[in-house]
Amino acid sequence: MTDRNADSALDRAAAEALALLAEDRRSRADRRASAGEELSGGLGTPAGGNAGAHDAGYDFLFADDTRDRPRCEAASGEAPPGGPGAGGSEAEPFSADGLSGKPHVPASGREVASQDAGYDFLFVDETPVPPEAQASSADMSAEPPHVPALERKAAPQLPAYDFLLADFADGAPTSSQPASACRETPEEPGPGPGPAPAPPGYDFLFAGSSAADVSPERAAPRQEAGPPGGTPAADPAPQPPRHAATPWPGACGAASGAGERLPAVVRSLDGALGHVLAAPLAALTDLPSFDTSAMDGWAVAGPGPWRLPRDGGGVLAGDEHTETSPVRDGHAVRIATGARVPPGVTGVVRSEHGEVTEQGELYATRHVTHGQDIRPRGQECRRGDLLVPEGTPVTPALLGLAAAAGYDELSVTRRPRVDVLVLGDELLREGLPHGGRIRDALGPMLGPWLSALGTEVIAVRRLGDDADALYAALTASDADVVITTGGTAAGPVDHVHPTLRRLGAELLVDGVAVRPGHPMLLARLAPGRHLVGLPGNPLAAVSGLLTLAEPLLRTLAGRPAPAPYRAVLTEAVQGHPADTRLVPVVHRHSERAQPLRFHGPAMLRGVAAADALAVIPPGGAPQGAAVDLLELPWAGSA
Ligand SMILES: Nc1nc2c(c(=O)[nH]1)N[C@H]1C(S)=C(S)[C@@H](COP(=O)(O)OP(=O)(O)OC[C@H]3O[C@@H](n4cnc5c(N)ncnc54)[C@H](O)[C@@H]3O)O[C@H]1N2
Ligand code: MOO
Repeated sequence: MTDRNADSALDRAAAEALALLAEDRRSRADRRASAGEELSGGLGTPAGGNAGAHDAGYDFLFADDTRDRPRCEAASGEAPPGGPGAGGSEAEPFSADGLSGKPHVPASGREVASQDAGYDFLFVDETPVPPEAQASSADMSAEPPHVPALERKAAPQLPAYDFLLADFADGAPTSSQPASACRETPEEPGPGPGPAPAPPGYDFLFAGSSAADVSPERAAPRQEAGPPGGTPAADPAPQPPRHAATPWPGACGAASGAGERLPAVVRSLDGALGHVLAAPLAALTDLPSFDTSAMDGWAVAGPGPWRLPRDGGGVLAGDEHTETSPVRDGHAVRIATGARVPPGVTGVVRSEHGEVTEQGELYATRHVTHGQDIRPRGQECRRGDLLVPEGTPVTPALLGLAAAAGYDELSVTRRPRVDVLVLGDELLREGLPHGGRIRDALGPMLGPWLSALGTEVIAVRRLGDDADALYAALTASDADVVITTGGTAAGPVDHVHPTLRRLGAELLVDGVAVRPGHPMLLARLAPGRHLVGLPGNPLAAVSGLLTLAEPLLRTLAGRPAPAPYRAVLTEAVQGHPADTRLVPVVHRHSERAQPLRFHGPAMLRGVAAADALAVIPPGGAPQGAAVDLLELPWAGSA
């Protein structure tokens, strides 16, 4: 009953890469949120997003137009933006007075340090995000014959997925919809024209709904399972009444507040990817740690022409003796990119910009400025400088920076350890569905998804519908978080609630006012150990993952809340009268979100094409409304 899914290293690596891409995406979104008025509307992510907190730690990196660039340029002896110098010092020579200036060793680390505010050569590129792709209308005639053409008003930004884009004229599917979508329609609302008042019987539109699902009374006590058909009930005792479902924003907040950041651990650079820094990363050395040639050529001292050593000797990267071999005015030595610049050198002449006579004299064919093509010590940072703050996710780039700055290992927050228990006798591990049984869609999905969220997945195990096996697995697990799938409702073999009672677990969230996924739950098994119960319907499980698991895991991992990300709906999305809806959308590199079809609770077709779930408030959202987006881990890779 406890088959293990081997988590291949490849799967994990791919998932980690997805997480990193998402971080990058969030970072870009953050910048757009700061820049665009539509995105700065102050509706933070219900999960507790805090735009300011994220930026604050990076203040020293962000552009500040009030800074005195000319002063900085003067102080550094470097080029103006775009020219040679700190920010782009390997560009063409820029100044006409290089030879007339008094001979002077290029800016040393100390001189550079005196710029203090002169770090604006680091500041981020504020290039506006390119306008969204306004793709031309797709050639609908090119669609496969079995996929009926949609009306042209479906947003054309994603031609390859046109057949997935929501296209509801009145909240009902068009007649051209695939049959599978039509079958789902009575159970779920399609993106519709807006927040229409719920007509009688409206609740039939909603996923898994019964009258109790959508009416205010839906939170009334539900009938608990009697003795389950498949295996004996874990706890046949009378069931306590269910309390009201938690509103969706509150559920996210309860999850993020349920745990505490895990302790710091030390990891080698090799093992730190996917963690979060538990301490600020301060430079352990100046970078560069010595005045460095930026080009292959000649290191020259004073005005030319310059005499070269008769032995033809030069300086290579890694040579140690250069500090003791000064170059006198009027002399030059060959030098390689990355080599330490000897004392007395005032500039580097690139090999393509110099000519050597038969007499061994070097002439520059271009003007040579003071400090030309020399990266001064401390140009990037001084020892002790804050490079990135605590809480920063460890990305490949950060690993490179840490290594450059002298680190062999990093202090990171321990990643949450997660067990996944997939429940359901009907689930097949392979092959085609048959005999009333279906493929397990959640086991293959959750392992990599959880890895992408920065967790260490211990195992994904399939337990069937066996109350005792569930009890035993929960008792034996030493994971920080156990995630179950299925069995959250009150059916005859839904064992999650009875087993939690048997364990004496504390239910922190028992049902959430969100569609799909309302039976999701969060429980404390013991201090520091939690269980997230995801509903079995696959999109409902995704909803639970983003609503309860992700915020909890983020807190445990010490990850900052993602910056609020909002987008404007390309069309109205019908709402639930009382509950939040999470609807798959595409918004690739755009501030416009296109709702997708195939968003029924049992469907993954929409979310597989999506890069976010749009948060649709109770009552719905009209076309043009700005809604919060929950970005999916792969959002940045699309
Ligand atoms: N009387 C009521 N019945 C149901 C209600 C309700 O309020 N009252 N809620 C419905 C809703 S909404 C959902 S969501 C589900 C949640 O049910 P469970 O969490 O107990 O999940 P199961 O019953 O085990 O499975 C539901 C559905 O999903 C399929 N499933 C389960 N696991 C997987 C998997 N790993 N891969 C693919 N599909 C899976 C399963 O076969 C069922 O079809 O309850 C409703 N019922
Ligand atoms: O609506 Mo359930 O919550 O189908 O997923």
